[in-house]
Amino acid sequence: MLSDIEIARQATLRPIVELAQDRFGIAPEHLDPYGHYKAKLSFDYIQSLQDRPDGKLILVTAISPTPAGEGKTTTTVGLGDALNRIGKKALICLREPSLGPCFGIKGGAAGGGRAQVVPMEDINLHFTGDFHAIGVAHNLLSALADNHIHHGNALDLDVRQMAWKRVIDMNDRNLRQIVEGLGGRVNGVPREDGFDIVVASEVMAILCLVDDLGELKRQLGKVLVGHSRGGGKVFARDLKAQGAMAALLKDAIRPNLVQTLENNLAFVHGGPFANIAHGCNTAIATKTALKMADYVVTEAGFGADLGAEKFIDIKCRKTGLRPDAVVLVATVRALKMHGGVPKDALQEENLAALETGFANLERHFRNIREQFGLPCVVAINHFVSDTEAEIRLLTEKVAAIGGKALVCRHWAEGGAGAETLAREVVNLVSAPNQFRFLYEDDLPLWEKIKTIATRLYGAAGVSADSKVRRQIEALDRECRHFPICMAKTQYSFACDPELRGAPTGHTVTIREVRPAYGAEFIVVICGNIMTMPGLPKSPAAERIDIDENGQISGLF
Ligand SMILES: Nc1ncnc2c1ncn2[C@@H]1O[C@H](COP(=O)(O)OP(=O)(O)O)[C@@H](O)[C@H]1O
Ligand SMILES: O=COP(=O)(O)O
Ligand SMILES: [Mg+2]
Repeated sequence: MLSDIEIARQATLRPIVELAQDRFGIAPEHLDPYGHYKAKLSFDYIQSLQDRPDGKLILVTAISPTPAGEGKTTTTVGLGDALNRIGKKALICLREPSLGPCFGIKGGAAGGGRAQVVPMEDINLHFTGDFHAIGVAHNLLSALADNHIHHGNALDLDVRQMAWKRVIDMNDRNLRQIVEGLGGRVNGVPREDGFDIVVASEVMAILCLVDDLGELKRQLGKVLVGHSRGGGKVFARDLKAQGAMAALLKDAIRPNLVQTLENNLAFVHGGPFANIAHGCNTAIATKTALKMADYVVTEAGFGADLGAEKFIDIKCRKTGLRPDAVVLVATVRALKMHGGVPKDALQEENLAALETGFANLERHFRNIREQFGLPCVVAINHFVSDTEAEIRLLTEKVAAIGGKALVCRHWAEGGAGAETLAREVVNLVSAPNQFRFLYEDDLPLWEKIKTIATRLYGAAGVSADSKVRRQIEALDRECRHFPICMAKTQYSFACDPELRGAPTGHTVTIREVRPAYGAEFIVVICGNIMTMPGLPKSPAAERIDIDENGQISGLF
């Protein structure tokens, strides 16, 4: 099989303006092309759709993944292509890739095999500049805050209690904790600071949850910068930052359109990770797609304990969106890993490990059905190393818990490999749907965290030191109605990434809480998760190259 980038390069792409007009009747004046194959949609066009009925919304989630990922994005693309192949008017909504994993371990996020969005090099690298704009808007606030301190600090900001770090779209552990402002008076006021990765920025979260520029600016103004020495709060609006920040996001807020290898239109917009942020693409793209198509397939990051939970308890709660069906992506390889097989032996048949690791799928499946009340189908994302016996066993075990598992071959065959899944999803969106949040708005914050930990993660309880407990109690008095954005490892239901399968009785340890007054949720940082990831010993960047003709290799 050719590599992802080789497949993508062989594709015959249609000019995006022509494709959008041909398939959805979008007039050229409503599209700002970024080259021939990427474009941003106009708000005028988005507004013109408001009276249309919504299509059906399908959420693609997954079991707890291996470091490579189990194929949510790939399956979202494959399912979208398959729905179009069986005559349905379908769109997909993906998140934009971050350069962190692109040059780190996981690689890009444009799908894989014959189920990709293209042009994958552009999408995986600078795309339409949204992440750069988000990073600059975020760091402008940092610069304004330090500049305010340098020029007399009228707001009495306490440099030891700053709440706003800087960001960069890169995995760079050396930037987690830094000292800045060195070199004397001309260089500002020395203080400790640090960087998060752009996809963990609250600016990203706000951009992904608002409906328009006005709301974006209002919410940016609410962002907490830090505390004064008198104990008061200092917000972005106190530094008059929100206007300039929103100006920098003038284009980033408009959704991006690209196409799949099978020339089906696709939205790719916004990109928070699901282990350290809420993990969902923008509300603007999802809502717009629902006005344009009869079926919209969208993904939420990592496993259902992270992306799907936050899709429901944060994105749906804030936007009014409701999934009509859920596709739970599972792979034989990941389940064998959950059954104790080391990463370098996942290619070998191992029915016993698959049987044991199945517990991870079962818990995610039961959570989707019983905790969130949603109809769910299991998509077995077929890998060439999967054996007939493994597929048979997995299919039987899903049936034994009342589910249906379909083998999907979209990675190897494109949309044709997911037509069975497409037909099942068309039925599933009309199945009984008792959608519910995991918790109500007025539940105390600590109880919300405990609910997530015990009912989804199988934990016995939650722990935090007295300082964090007091902080949560204070936040509860102030913003109890905010939902929780859990930040924890994607590899386990527990805080310990090595606790595979479906651990029970563990304790979720809260290390830190960060109120996001602009995004209007509380980030709860658990275990050792980092909001600035590091690079592995042998990063993917070492295998990425470009020749004298500008042909990139090694991107995947
Ligand atoms: N069936 C498959 N066979 C081989 N590789 C696959 C398959 N499905 C996905 N991949 C690859 O696995 C990686 C993760 O896929 P992706 O769709 O990004 O997962 P997720 O969105 O769940 O993180 C990508 O490099 C992709 O090309
Ligand atoms: O936030 C993580 O997203 P993926 O699971 O698609 O890598
Ligand atoms: Mg993905």
